[in-house]
Amino acid sequence: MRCSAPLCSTSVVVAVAEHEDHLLAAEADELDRAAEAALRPRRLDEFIGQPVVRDQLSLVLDAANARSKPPDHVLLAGPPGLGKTTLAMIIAGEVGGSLKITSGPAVQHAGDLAAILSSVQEQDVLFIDEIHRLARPAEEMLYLAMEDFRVDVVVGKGPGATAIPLTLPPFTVVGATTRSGLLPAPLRDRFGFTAHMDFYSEAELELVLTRSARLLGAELQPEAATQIASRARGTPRIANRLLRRVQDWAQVRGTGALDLDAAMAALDVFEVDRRGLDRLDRAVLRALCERFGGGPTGLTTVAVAVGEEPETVETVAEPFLVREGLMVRTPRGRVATAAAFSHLGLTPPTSPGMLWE
Ligand SMILES: Nc1ncnc2c1ncn2[C@@H]1O[C@H](COP(=O)(O)OP(=O)(O)OP(=O)(O)O)[C@@H](O)[C@H]1O
Repeated sequence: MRCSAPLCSTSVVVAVAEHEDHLLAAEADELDRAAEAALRPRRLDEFIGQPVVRDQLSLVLDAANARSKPPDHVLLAGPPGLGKTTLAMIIAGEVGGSLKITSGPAVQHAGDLAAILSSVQEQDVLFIDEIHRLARPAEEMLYLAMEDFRVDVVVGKGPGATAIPLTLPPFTVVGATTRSGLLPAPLRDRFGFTAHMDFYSEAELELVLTRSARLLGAELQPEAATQIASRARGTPRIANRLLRRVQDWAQVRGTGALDLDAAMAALDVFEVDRRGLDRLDRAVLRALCERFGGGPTGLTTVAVAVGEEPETVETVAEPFLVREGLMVRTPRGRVATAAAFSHLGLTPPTSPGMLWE
C-alpha cells in the first residue's frame, strides 16, 4: 500500500492559508514560495528535528500500513513555519494517497466542505490548515465525515430541504493549528493522534540550513550556518528565508561564497539583529521602553505607536518577544522587561515595581 516514491501524491491546492509570518514577508514572493516548496523534506527520515513527533508518526503510519488501512486522523499543533504542511505532505506520500489542501478560513460554509469531501478518494489525505478557524456548520459536517465517513448533503431550502447521505471512502484528515486551545473539544477528540511541534534548537536549524543550501546547489560554511541559525527564531521557514537572503547577498555583493561575511552582511541589510528580532519587533520594544517608560501599556496604544494593526502586533511580534523574555503581557497591558532595555542599549527605569526581571 505504501508508496516508495518520496511524494507520489498530487497536491490539490484548494485554498491557501491566510496567515503568513511577517519576518521578511516583503521578500516572500512567488519565487520564495517556489523555493520553499523545493526545500521541503519529502520523507519522514529526511525530516530534521522533532524526534518525538517523528517517532510517534512513524509508529502510527507503520501500524496503519500493517493493517492496510488509512492512518487515524492527525492533528498537528504548533507555531507557524515549523513544518506542519511538510508533515501533511509526508503523510500523504507515505500512505500513497493524494493530498488535498484547504484551510479553515477558506471553508466558510458546509457546502464548501461538502464539495471538497465529495472529491476525496480512498487513502487520500485532506489537509486543513488553521482548522481552528473553520465555520461552525462546516465543523459539524467534519465531525460526521471523520467519525462515520459520511456527510449529509442538504438539497433545497426551507421546509422542502432534504438531506442526502453521501458515503465517503476511508481517508485521513490532517488538521494543523497554531492555536489548539481554540479547537472545540468534539473536534479535538476526533483526532486519533495529536503531534505537538516545538521550536527547533540552533543545532537542528544548522542541519536544516546545510541541507537547504545543498539543495540550492551551494555550500554553506559552518560559521555562517551557526550565525543564521541563531537568528532564525527556532523556525525552519525563517532559517530558509534568511539563507536565501544570504545567498542573494553573496551572489550580488560578495564573492558567491556562503561564508560568515556574507551571513553577517545580509542579516545586517535585512535588519535581523543578533537575537533574531526584526524591525517590527524592535519598534514595539522601543515604543514600550522609550515612549511609555516600559509600560504597562495597552495593546492598541502600542499598535498605534508603531503604525500597525493591534492584531498584527499581537499575533506577529508579541509571541516571539514574550518567548524571548523581552515583554510580558499583564492584565494592565504590555510591559518591557529589563532584558528588553538592555537589548536596546537603554537604561531601565529606576522606580521599583516598574520593571520585570
Ligand atoms: N523538519 C524540517 N526539516 C527541514 N526543513 C523543514 C522542516 N520543517 C520545515 N521545514 C522547512 O520550512 C518551511 C516551512 O514549513 P511548513 O510550510 O511545513 O511549515 P508550517 O508549520 O506548515 O507553517 P504554517 O503553519 O505557516 O503553514 C518548508 O519549506 C520546509 O522547507
